[in-house]
Amino acid sequence: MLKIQNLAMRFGGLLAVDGVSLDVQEQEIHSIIGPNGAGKTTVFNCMSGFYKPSGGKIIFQGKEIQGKPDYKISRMGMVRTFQHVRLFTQMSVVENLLVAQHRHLNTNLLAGLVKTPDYRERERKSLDRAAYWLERIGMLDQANVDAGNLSYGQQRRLEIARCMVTQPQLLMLDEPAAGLNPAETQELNQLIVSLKEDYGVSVVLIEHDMNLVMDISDRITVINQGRPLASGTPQEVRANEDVIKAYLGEA
Ligand SMILES: Nc1ncnc2c1ncn2[C@@H]1O[C@H](COP(=O)(O)OP(=O)(O)OP(=O)(O)O)[C@@H](O)[C@H]1O
Repeated sequence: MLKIQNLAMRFGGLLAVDGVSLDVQEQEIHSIIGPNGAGKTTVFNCMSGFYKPSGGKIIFQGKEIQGKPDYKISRMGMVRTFQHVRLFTQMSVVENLLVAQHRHLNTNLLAGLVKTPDYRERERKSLDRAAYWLERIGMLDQANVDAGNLSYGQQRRLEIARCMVTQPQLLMLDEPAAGLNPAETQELNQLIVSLKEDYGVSVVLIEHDMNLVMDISDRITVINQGRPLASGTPQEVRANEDVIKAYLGEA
């Protein structure tokens, strides 16, 4: 469903991403790993339309999307979370989920002012979806709490719910386990697997927690200093000599 071919991203004299390719299948968890500064987030920023790549192609559902703006890419069904949580902290939990859907649907201002039947129907569906996902992440009783007052683990889960209410086909998660305790990481593990198995979503995951990555990934792509280093199943990647050297700092 997603193919990245020979992606390159240059910042002045620095080639932060150089020749990275990725092939993500339907209903697959595909992780991107690599040492700090390897270029993982830059790949995400190119995929999600935050950066216009200097070279290469990104093809989603048969359409070239490199260089398209982020809102168009998310409306096509590819949505992301960020390394640092980006919720509206002074809005309630449920409001965060409603705003995400408004932005996604490009709601017509006039229809909203007049409250046409069609608008009301969409509002009702948005609220149903928000309630569904709050239940799903175990936070229905926090619906009216300000997002800024949630624990870090809850904020991380809410970010995922905020993506899921827009009904994506592909979800990009940037270090979702960062800052979580072991119990929260375990909950996250189950949630990500369920997104794939129960909702048919493909997940592209950037993560430093190797236990999580090895446990849930169908396939892993390793990048090092912007360049592709290895790709394969968790077993293949774990046994790869180049990967072992890069992680031990010998490469
Ligand atoms: N907007 C930018 N302008 C200039 N350089 C950048 C920019 N974004 C990233 N870089 C550089 O590109 C390289 C790759 O950074 P990137 O954040 O993609 O790495 P990463 O693999 O995600 O790292 P980490 O695991 O630490 O998050 C780094 O050298 C970084 O300093």
